[in-house]
This record gives sequence, C-alpha cells and structure tokens, in this order.
Amino acid sequence: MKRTRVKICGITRLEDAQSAIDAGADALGFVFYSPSPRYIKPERAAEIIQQLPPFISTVGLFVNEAAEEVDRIRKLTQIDLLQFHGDETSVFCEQFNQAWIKALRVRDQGSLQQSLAEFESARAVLLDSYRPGVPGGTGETFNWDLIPSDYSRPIILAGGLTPDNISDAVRQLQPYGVDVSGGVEASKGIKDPIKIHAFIRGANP
Ligand SMILES: O=C(O)c1ccccc1N[C@@H]1O[C@H](COP(=O)(O)O)[C@@H](O)[C@H]1O
Repeated sequence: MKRTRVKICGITRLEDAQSAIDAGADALGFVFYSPSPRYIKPERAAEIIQQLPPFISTVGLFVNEAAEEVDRIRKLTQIDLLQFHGDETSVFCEQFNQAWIKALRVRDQGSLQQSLAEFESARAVLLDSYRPGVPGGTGETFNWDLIPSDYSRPIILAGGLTPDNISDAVRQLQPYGVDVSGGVEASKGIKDPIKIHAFIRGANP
C-alpha cells in the first residue's frame, strides 16, 4: 500500500509544529479564518514557518477571504499551498498563480460529483463533513460511502479523523492524504503530541 500523506492542521504554536514534524507529518496547516479557535495571525504564522526545517509543506487555510487579503498573507508567510475551505469558485482559487487545494463539504452524491468536476484544476480536493453554517473543523465524520470509487485525482480525507478511526479510514479508502485538526488536540488550538504520534502511526499501519 502507498504511504498516506498526513497534514496536521490548526497549528498555532512552534512546539506543536515541532511535535508534528517529529512524529512524521508531511504538512502543517495554518488557519487564517478569524472566527476559528485555531486562528493564527499571519505575522505569527510567518515567524513559525521561518523556523521550520526543509521538506515540510505549509498550507494556509482560507474561508471566503478577499483576494487581496489572500494575496497579502501568502506573500507574507511564504506558504506553499493555499487551502480554500469556503464557497470559493474555481476561478477565484486559480487567480493566485500558486498551488491550491479545495475543501468540499460532502452532503450527497449529486452535489459532490458536481464539485469534483468544477475543481479539476485543484492539486487535490479535501473532503470534509457538512454541517450547516459551519465551514469546517466540525470534528465529525461523514458518510465515506458517498466518495466515488472511480475518482482518479488525489483525495485528502478530513472531518472527524482521530487516532481511533484513522486506520479504518485509510484501509477502507486509501486516500492520497489525510487531514486532522480537532482529533489531535489537547484543547482547541493546542495540539497533543501523543495524539499526533498515534494518528500518524495509524495513517500508515
Ligand atoms: O479548524 C477549524 O477551525 C476550521 C475552521 C474553518 C474551516 C476549516 C477548519 N478546519 C478544517 O476542517 C477539517 C476537519 O477538521 P477536524 O479534523 O474535523 O477538526 C480540517 O481540514 C481542518 O483543517
């Protein structure tokens, strides 16, 4: 079986970034969405990113942010990848001339198929749970049976993943990557190194 890439999202502290890297994370996510309990000021994210070792991808998460602000933050932080987690269109996502991934909140097969077709130019799609009025970080899983088995582009599975369910998820779906936030926290915005270790071990059993 291929190795499953792991992104640890919602990094707010250098020590949490370090724990994730020590445990073998491939990518770190920074939430630039101010209502989130995992929000990090772009200036602080830039300081953390500057101190990271090489070969770790950094991902900036945006929710319906103005294009000018996305552009300012991506330049300030030197982030590697943009993650759009709101209602952005593919035209919006493409304008930055930078690699991006699109989060799709899975409701039903029909709307998912439509979104997968719309975001073909994304480096990957991230599939997350749907809860009305909440853009992400719900801590809830969704019905994985809705994921089309014949989709050939990279899928990043998210939504309610934890050290307890990650092995089953990977075995069942064999996604390109997995993304976790709440499932490896000690409290909102603060990561738990033991949970991170267990999660990454479980992603590649
Ligand atoms: O983490 C947040 O607060 C958040 C806010 C707004 C949009 C997305 C957010 N997080 C992303 O949601 C998924 C699933 O998170 P969880 O593992 O269920 O807690 C993940 O991609 C987070 O990065």
